[in-house]
Amino acid sequence: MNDLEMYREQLALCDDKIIDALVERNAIVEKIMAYKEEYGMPILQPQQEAKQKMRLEEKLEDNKYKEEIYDVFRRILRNSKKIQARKLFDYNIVLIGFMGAGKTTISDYLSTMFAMKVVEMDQLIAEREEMSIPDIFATYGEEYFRDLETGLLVEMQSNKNTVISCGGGAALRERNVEEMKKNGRVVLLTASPQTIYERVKDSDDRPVLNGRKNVKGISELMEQRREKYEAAADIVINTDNKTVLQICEELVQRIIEMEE
Ligand SMILES: Nc1ncnc2c1ncn2[C@@H]1O[C@H](COP(=O)(O)OP(=O)(O)O)[C@@H](O)[C@H]1O
Ligand SMILES: O=C(O)C1=C[C@@H](OP(=O)(O)O)[C@@H](O)[C@H](O)C1
Ligand SMILES: [Mg+2]
Repeated sequence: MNDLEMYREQLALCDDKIIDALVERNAIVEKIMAYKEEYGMPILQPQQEAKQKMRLEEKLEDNKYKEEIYDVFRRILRNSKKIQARKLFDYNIVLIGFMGAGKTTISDYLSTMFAMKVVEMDQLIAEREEMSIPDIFATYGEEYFRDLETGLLVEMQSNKNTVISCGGGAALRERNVEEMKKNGRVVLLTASPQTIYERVKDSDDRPVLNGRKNVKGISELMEQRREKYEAAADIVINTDNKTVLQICEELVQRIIEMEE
């Protein structure tokens, strides 16, 4: 055997070791999940992720392949998160609720914590139509827009482990709710009119609130919609005075309870 063949054999042995280590690592990730569930501990522990990162940085400080190894670990972490998400739920999470309830914010955080794909329905529809949502309403009317929402909700049913952040009005159409339910769990985020007002008062991208961007106007529209939102929801989470982490943790725990 010449040197080249020998090196190639050594490389193959290295790959085997990496595979074994990854299998072992993934099994440990599953054990950690099971432990947290059994002892009712928080599933989301971002401080632990930060600790792990620091440990890795220290260990790789003088390593010649530092950047390349970091790159691999970023992927390992991403895949660990996917494994955790799959273990928790094997379907999509559909977020509904009033403007400013936090659908976009919570979707982004869930996506970070569980490496989930996010579909921001309004954004995707606007991209596909090459038109803003207010322009779609003005040009083709609300029915047309709701049909696009329905179509997208049907399309998403072939996905798994995706967070679907619905436009605030999506749950108002019964057919949309039917299609949401086929995607997975529907989570309603709520907040008081005062909280909503505080969250939306400085933004101009919610045409529905034009002319009623005050606590009274928000409260009235919220009352009009309440029944439909509640009828659509599998889980309701109030978000007043809660951090994004607290809300996501509550969401995960409620999903665990539902699956039991
Ligand atoms: N739990 C929260 N605590 C504080 N601010 C929040 C919270 N959730 C959302 N926000 C803020 O409120 C605003 C509206 O949130 P967003 O996620 O866009 O709502 P939605 O998508 O439901 O309309 C954003 O500026 C966001 O940063
Ligand atoms: O509640 C609504 O009717 C709407 C909510 C908006 O989304 P957000 O809830 O993300 O603000 C957007 O779809 C559109 O302005 C209409
Ligand atoms: Mg939004």
